[in-house]
Amino acid sequence: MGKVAVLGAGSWGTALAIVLADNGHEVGLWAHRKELADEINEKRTNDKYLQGISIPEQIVADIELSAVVKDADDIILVVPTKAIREVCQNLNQVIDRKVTITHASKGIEPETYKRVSEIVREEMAEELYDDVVVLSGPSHAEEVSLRQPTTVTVSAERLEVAERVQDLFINRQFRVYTSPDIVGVELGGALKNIIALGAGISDGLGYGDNAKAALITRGLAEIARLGTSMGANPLTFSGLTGIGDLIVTCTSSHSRNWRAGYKLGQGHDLEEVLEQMGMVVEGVRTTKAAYQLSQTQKVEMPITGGIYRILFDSEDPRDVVDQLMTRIRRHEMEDLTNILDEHMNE
Ligand SMILES: NC(=O)C1=CN([C@@H]2O[C@H](COP(=O)(O)OP(=O)(O)OC[C@H]3O[C@@H](n4cnc5c(N)ncnc54)[C@H](OP(=O)(O)O)[C@@H]3O)[C@@H](O)[C@H]2O)C=CC1
Ligand SMILES: O=C(CO)COP(=O)(O)O
Repeated sequence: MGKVAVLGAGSWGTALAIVLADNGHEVGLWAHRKELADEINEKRTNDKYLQGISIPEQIVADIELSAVVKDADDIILVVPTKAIREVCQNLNQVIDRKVTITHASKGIEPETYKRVSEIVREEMAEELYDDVVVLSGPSHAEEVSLRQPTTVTVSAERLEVAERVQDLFINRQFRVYTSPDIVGVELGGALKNIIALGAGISDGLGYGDNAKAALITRGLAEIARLGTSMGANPLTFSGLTGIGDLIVTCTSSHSRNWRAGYKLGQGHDLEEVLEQMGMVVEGVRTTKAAYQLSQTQKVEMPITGGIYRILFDSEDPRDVVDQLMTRIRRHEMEDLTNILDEHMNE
């Protein structure tokens, strides 16, 4: 088994490093701070990001990027989306061979509207990598690190590359599927965070399961609407990286997006909520990106628009719910049938 470099020692990077170590790989784990690298190497814990989990000996943490990527054919990028550009620029200076880059980050960049794989391709020197692969799906780090049954999808342009990454990660508790739809897989993973914020807001307001089910279902409709306008296969949104990830994020208190939304629904201020969280809440930046995208693509995204106004215009969440509930009357399946018709006629 070869060495794999995991860049990002937060919750998800550490959990994925554990999966790789369980599969017999030597793992280099790049941490952002020396205290965290020392804690992982000396105490075998990462208490801030994965409480109570014992980290296998095959995982060696370091803050030196060059040491972590040395001798690794595979690099797994798991930093927050806002750090992807900077990490790729630094990677260009230290990679000593052609690598495969897999990313597991779930976001879209505001202003550029780029997906993470697009940012990676933009920043990385072409001769240093052969492919950019995406790993996404319903997978809370807390449960993966406890070896609880989890399913994810990896997507790459070439099936053989997706299958190689599938081989790296798959085991009895961590089942990995493949998909050729990079756009759909990335957009599903990023956009569900907006709806998870909404689900948290709804719970924080004291609304019930009916409202949650409505948000998940109508949220999926607008995710598919935007995703399809950007070239995704609409069927991808009915899979693990679409409805699967929406369910897990909108219904679980493990989700940082749900937790942030819950506090907002209870009336707390966004800045205060993010400060208290101490972990990345990707949905906030992605809401901005998706809202801008919905305007430029002329795609109707009423829930995303409402969450944008709660986050960035301090609009009262109850007023937003009222506006959503009193929109013009519609046929439920109108946009789904339009999307499928368009796709079938291509
Ligand atoms: N947690 C989960 O269950 C899942 C998360 N994801 C995705 O994985 C990605 C990473 O999330 P996750 O691990 O949960 O995040 P966490 O908040 O748990 O950890 C973030 C990590 O990134 C580091 N970091 C912050 N800023 C930078 C920077 N500028 N450069 C380098 N490193 C930085 C942090 O270091 P420091 O401690 O110094 O701040 C920390 O180690 C996100 O896109 C998320 O959506 C996907 C699936 C599941
Ligand atoms: O993406 C996730 C689970 O699939 C984790 O979601 P949060 O970032 O909201 O914790």
